[in-house]
Amino acid sequence: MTLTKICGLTTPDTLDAALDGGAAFVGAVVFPKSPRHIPPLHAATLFDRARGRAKIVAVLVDPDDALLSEVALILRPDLIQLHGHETPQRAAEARRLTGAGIIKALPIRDEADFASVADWADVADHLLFDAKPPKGADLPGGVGASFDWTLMRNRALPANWFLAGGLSPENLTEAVRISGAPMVDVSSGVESAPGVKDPDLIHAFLKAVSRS
Ligand SMILES: O=C(O)c1ccccc1NCC(=O)[C@H](O)[C@H](O)COP(=O)(O)O
Repeated sequence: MTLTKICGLTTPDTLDAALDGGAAFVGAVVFPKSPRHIPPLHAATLFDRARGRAKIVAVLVDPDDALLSEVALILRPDLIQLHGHETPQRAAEARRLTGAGIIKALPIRDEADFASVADWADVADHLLFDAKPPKGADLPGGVGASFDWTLMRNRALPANWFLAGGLSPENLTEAVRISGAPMVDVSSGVESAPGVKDPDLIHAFLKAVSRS
């Protein structure tokens, strides 16, 4: 069964759509530049209903110790997704500081972008392969860009992994068929406008996953 993470949730109705539809992971983006940014205190109130139903993921970009501690104390995520330029050493520190598991996002455009994969074997619970954002993009993730899914075929990977980047209810089946992804992640493909999640699109995405 393919597991799903719905990322960048900010409202009760869209979080409920993800939980009721069977998402295994729900993501809170704590990054002020993002249209999906949710402050830790707000995220803690919202995501409390998800505890025990899905893994709560805090998505952070090159977080300093203060932010890691604040997020750990207030939101208490199951996992921290590191979506910046973090090294394996920094990820190990993040794990120690927060007690949370680690998802490391790796930006992919071509074969060379897999060179660092083995370095993550000891520290990442999951790798998340996302498209490299187009030049000039303001955000490192959540930009709706996809990469060549055939790059994932027959690849030995040290940790269970997510396919991310430009997924939608329309292309999900093809993406899983081509890539062989055991887990998928979506953000802008289930939005009606940047940062505005749509419960119907979330349901449609999760339905497509269940059929894939
Ligand atoms: O979603 C954001 O705004 C974001 C901002 C900064 C870092 C990461 C971010 N999102 C991370 C995700 O896990 C997204 O779901 C992933 O990049 C895929 O996004 P999309 O292509 O829009 O489905």
